[in-house]
Amino acid sequence: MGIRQVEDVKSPEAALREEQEYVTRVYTRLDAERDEAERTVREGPGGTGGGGAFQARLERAVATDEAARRLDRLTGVERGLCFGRIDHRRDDTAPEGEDADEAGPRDTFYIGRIGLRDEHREPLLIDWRAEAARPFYTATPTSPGTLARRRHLHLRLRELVRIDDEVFDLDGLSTADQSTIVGEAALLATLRRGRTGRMSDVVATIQEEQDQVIRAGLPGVLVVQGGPGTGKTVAALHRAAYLLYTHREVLERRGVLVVGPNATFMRYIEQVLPGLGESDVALATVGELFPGVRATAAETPEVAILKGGLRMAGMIESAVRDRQRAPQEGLEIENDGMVLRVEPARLREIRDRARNLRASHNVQRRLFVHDVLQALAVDRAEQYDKMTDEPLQEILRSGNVPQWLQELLDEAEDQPLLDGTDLKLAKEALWAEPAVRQLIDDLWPELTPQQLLSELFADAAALERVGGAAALTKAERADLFRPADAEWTVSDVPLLDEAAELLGAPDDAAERARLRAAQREVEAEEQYAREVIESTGVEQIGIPEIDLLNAGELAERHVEDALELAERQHYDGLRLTTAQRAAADREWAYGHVIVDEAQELSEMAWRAVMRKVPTRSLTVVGDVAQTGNPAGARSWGDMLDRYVHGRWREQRLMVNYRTPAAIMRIAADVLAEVAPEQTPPEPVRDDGPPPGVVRMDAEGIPGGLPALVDAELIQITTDRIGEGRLAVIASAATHPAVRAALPDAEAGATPEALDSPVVVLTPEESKGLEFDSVIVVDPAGIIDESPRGGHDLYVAITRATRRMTLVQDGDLPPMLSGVKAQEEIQGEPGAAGVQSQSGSADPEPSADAAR
Ligand SMILES: Nc1ncnc2c1ncn2[C@@H]1O[C@H](COP(=O)(O)OP(=O)(O)OP(=O)(O)O)[C@@H](O)[C@H]1O
Repeated sequence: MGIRQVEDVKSPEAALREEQEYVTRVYTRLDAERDEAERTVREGPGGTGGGGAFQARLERAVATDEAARRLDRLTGVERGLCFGRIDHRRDDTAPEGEDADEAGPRDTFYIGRIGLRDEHREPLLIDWRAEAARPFYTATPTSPGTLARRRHLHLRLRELVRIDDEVFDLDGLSTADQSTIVGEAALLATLRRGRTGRMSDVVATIQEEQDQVIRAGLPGVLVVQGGPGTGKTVAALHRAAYLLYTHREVLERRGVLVVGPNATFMRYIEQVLPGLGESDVALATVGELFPGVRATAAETPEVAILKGGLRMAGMIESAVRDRQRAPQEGLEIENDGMVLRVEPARLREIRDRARNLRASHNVQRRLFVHDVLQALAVDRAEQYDKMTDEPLQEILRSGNVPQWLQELLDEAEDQPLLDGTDLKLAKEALWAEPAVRQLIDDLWPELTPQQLLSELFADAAALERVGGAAALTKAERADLFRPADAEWTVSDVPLLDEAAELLGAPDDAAERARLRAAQREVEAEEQYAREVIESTGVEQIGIPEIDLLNAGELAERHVEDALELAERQHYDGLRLTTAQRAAADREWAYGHVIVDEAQELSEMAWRAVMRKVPTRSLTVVGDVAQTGNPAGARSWGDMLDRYVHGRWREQRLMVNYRTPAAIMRIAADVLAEVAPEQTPPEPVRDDGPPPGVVRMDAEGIPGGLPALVDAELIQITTDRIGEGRLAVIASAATHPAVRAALPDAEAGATPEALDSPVVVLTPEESKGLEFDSVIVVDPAGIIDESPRGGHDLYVAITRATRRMTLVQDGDLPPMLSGVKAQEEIQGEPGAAGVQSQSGSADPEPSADAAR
């Protein structure tokens, strides 16, 4: 590691001026492309003069849609559009590969968020994802490849404010270029910025180990394991953008899904992809994976563990079978003055025949309904037959049988009791009887996943039956019991998905018929329009002008109708982006799925996620040392092997870009306790004061908290940081008191929390987020409350980018003893309520770990 800083600045102003000119050219081009896209969108499919052949207008509709997408992309990339430049050694030619042509045979390339060409189609800006841009990310002082220099361009709006150079080969630069070397390490400058409450992209400073993650191939499962702050999230999001760029054909159609831990986190990262020119990626928490259900309720860790475990799959399967009944007494119903019956053995046969059909419950039900109705219809026919048979038998016994009757009897001998038409009519008549329907519904109801689960959880007897079959203990069955109208929890969502898989869609025959009819209507209109146009061509038929006019109008009208219908359909489809359509469709198969904080997913959640990506093209991002969910992962193999049988590859990120070294030393002690097998990541930053400790007051409530928060806010908003964010991460026990002490602070994992300068969170809610200053209240309580010991504490103390303070009643837990040691080193007495944290200016950051 170690970036070579070049201080030999000869003419920074000249370099700035020159580069500003180029940057201005790039923005002018962006504006021109935006204007063009905007015009196409404004004009719409009917824009350029109206009329025209059907095909041409449809093509224009598609072009409009494409322009709308492009406009979206061009709009997102305004900030920091052009951020880099690479100069290859003068004796080297442009890199080979698919983009070499795009780059042209030159030795200087400008790198940006998207690719742009000038009015002569010459490349002006190389997309950061293109192969030609790769040296920008991979060159290091020890292996610079063909690069002589990497230059970072720092923009404020459209103005170039600074240039940072890393020179790999001074001799490889021209004399003119040698005189324009300026700069400071771009990475550290980026890291030292104050936090804004939103994650920003790091496209200008991606590091080599991250670049490998980002550009890894699409197929298969890539696990990115890395400690806190190693850029897992940010690398995963850049990977989404990279994959969409390199495999746009497939992924734009099938979509990319990013699964994250909670709604606050999703909001935290939502700006990153649009900033990289991608606005079409679906973002969802596990609680949002089932369309139409919002998981709002909380539940105890015991129930979350239970619902997250694989036994639930067996339980749901039993729950579905439990709704397919064949009572011991068989079936009996009064109808039309008779009692119709299906005998127990026959009913069981019917149920088993339906179960054996390789289909879902709701589809099997159709066969069940059919067979039961048939059995009832036959029973009715037999009873009628018997009724008429009695007087007939008497006549036969009398021996006085008229000739016509004998003939009828002979004829009927070979006839079935009911022919096809009779049977159909009889079944329809029975199905029209509400009592019959009710009876069949009781035996084999049509079910939605929501019905199945809410009715199961509210039915102690059913839980008893079903839970027993899935080897649930009595206590576990009791844990699942709850009222039928209870709100859904996050761990219910994978269960709903599991149920949906077994139940299948409700019988939507009517809806399907409607859709088919609508489709036929469009096709017929199109066909007719074509025929009319073909048959009314002036050259083709010499009919009187008046007729021609009528035919032309007629054709025009039908073309309009067909187009309107087609365009409506087209737009109904396209107005929704791929991401939106995918999010509304439970069965959507994504082209790639990225799971962030993946260690938090339960076994049942993995089943739901895997269903969404049948190709098993996934990026799994997380840190098993941060697993807070007791139903979450302890090792990647545990979770993934059953789906891909060991065929997953792991990439480790080892550098921490967030947490300063002083805080990381404390975190390393905690890690040694909670996950000794994990290596703490190496911090890049060395710029914050050591963590401090503050004692709680006598009531166990941090009465001095507001003052501490105010002091911290002053620290982080002055001293070259500007904007700043602070989080108070508290144990559940102290949470209410902390909230009461800080009435103006936002609390909880709400999206608004990110916009507030001060937010109160639980360790769980802070997952994936970061703040300039973090105050951890009651670390001992956090350890005690955490189902997995110190894992939650590890998360809490690694959220700070700059300053951390611990607030504790009494002694700190032994794993935090390093904090005291620092107190002693500093020689500042830690009087009650007085922090030991230094407010002095930061030492100069070191770049040593940056590469
Ligand atoms: N190459 C980089 N250039 C600049 N900043 C970076 C780089 N890599 C990571 N960062 C910054 O480091 C911080 C941590 O990144 P990120 O949140 O992606 O880490 P993480 O591994 O997901 O952390 P955690 O596991 O704690 O959630 C972010 O502010 C991110 O912008």
